[in-house]
Amino acid sequence: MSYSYPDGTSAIEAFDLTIEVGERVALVGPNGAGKSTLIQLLGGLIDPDSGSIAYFESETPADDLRDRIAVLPQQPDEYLFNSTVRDDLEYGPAQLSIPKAQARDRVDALAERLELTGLLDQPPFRLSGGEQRRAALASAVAVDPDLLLLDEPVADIDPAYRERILSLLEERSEDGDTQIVSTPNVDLVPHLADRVVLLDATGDVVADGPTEEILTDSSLLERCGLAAPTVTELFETAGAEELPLTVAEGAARLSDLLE
Ligand SMILES: Nc1ncnc2c1ncn2[C@@H]1O[C@H](COP(=O)(O)OP(=O)(O)OP(=O)(O)O)[C@@H](O)[C@H]1O
Repeated sequence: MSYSYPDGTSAIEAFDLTIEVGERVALVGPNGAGKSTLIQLLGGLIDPDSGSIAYFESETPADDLRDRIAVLPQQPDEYLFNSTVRDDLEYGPAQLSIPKAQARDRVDALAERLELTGLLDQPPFRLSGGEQRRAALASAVAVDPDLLLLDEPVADIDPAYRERILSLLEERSEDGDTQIVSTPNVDLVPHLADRVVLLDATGDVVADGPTEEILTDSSLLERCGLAAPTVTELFETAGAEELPLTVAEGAARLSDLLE
C-alpha cells in the first residue's frame, strides 16, 4: 500500500506486511520514517492511496470493526473530546451498545489499573500530556479490542505508570490480543514486542524479524539512524558475546559474573 498526505508528501510507499493473530509487533524507525502514518492507516483513520488492508482474513473495513480494533494515536488529546475523562472512557463501549453498568465497571477497573480514578471527573483538556496518554490508552482498551494499534504508548510517561501500562499490555497479549506499536525508543521495544519491523529514514522496511535478532544488530540499526538498546550497547562495547536486551537481563548476566 502507499499513502501521500494532501500536500503531496509521500509518507508510505509499497508497504507490504502480514501480521498473525496474537503477535506483538513493533514498528521501529527514526523520526519521519512513517510509523505514525502506518498506525493511522492500519487503524483506518486514513485510507491508503493504493493497496488495501485485510483484517482477520476478511475485507471488512476498520470502520466496521470498531468492536475489534482500537487505536492510541500519537496526539491523544485529539481523541479526548467529551466533557469528562469518564465520558471519554465510556464513549467507545456506548458506541458498541455495551450495557452501561458493564461499561462503568470496565472503566472503573481500567482507571484503577492506570491510576486515573482521581481524574475521571476532570475535563480531559486539564490533564497533563502523560495523563492524557494514559486516559487515551484506557479509552482504547475500554472496548476490549482484539487488535490494539499503539503509537508511542509510553512516551511522556514516568517509570511507575510505564510499568503499569507495560504489564497491562503484556497481560492482554497473553489473553490473545494482537498488538502493533510504533516507537523510536529501542530501549522499550523488548518490553513491547517479540517481532520488529525496522524502517529506515525513507520508510523502507530494511528488516523484519525477532526482537532479539534485530536489536542486537548494531550496524543494521545504525543504517536506520538508530542504536541498540543502552544495555545491549554496553555489553557489546565490553566485548560480550551474548547480548542482553533489557536491564533485567543485563543485571542477571552481571550477577552471574560477580558470583
Ligand atoms: N499531516 C501531514 N502533512 C504532511 N506531511 C506529513 C504529515 N504528517 C506527517 N507527514 C510527513 O510524513 C512522513 C512520515 O511521518 P510520520 O509522522 O508517519 O513519521 P514517524 O515515523 O511517526 O515519525 P516520529 O518518530 O517523528 O513520530 C514525514 O516525512 C512527515 O514529515
